[in-house]
Amino acid sequence: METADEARNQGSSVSILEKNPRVVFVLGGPGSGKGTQCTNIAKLFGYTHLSAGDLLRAESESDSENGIMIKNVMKEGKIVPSEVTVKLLQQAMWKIGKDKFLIDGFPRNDENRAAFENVTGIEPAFVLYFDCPVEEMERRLLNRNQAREDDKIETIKKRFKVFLESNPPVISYYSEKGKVRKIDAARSIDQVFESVKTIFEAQD
Ligand SMILES: Nc1ncnc2c1ncn2[C@@H]1O[C@H](COP(=O)(O)OP(=O)(O)OP(=O)(O)O)[C@@H](O)[C@H]1O
Ligand SMILES: Nc1ccn([C@@H]2O[C@H](COP(=O)(O)O)[C@@H](O)[C@H]2O)c(=O)n1
Repeated sequence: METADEARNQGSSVSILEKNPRVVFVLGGPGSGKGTQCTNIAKLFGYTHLSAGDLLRAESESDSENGIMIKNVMKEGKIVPSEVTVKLLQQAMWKIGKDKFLIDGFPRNDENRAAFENVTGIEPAFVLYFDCPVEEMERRLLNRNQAREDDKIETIKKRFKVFLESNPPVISYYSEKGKVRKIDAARSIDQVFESVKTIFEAQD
């Protein structure tokens, strides 16, 4: 995986990142409402919404050499190696060429976080963290009806376990930098969005 410096030297496709885009990471457990809120934020505040999970799903359906590996990892509710996910995010940011991104579902663990920083040299402006009890997230996922392979109860349980183990170090890291904006995500979609709006109005 090339670093930001190596990429610059090779005139590579990451040159868009030299524009230093504004990045907000959107975190929270499976079903906490990240995607729902990102759609609203993108509309109101002019961000481009990139979902790491959606990029991985699309890659797993393509002829890519990593397709089968990604499918298997997702089915187990585990985390795909960072180099794969960071490359997909980097390529998407380059192709889209905008300067304000919401990155949904990333970084999932400390390895994701360090890889993104190392490769892109980008620090997030802040981290939006949707805090929601597991019981509520489970109810939402079981009602989601998007025919997602990983919304079966066996995989949902595995995703919760991975989230509960891997998310705290990421939140601690950004908390120490004063970058975490935690939101009570157990309320209605509109109530959550009211809190989200307050944060973006203060930050943008
Ligand atoms: N505040 C809320 N109250 C009730 N239902 C919600 C709320 N927010 C989202 N939902 C519903 O819960 C389901 C999961 O929401 P969403 O897809 O936004 O979660 P997510 O955090 O992006 O999940 P994942 O990480 O699995 O992609 C969807 O069916 C959505 O309509
Ligand atoms: N940084 C990430 C993000 C996601 N994954 C894998 O995708 C699955 C679905 O993610 P959602 O955000 O859409 O829920 C997730 O369970 C992981 O298997 C990943 O590996 N790394």
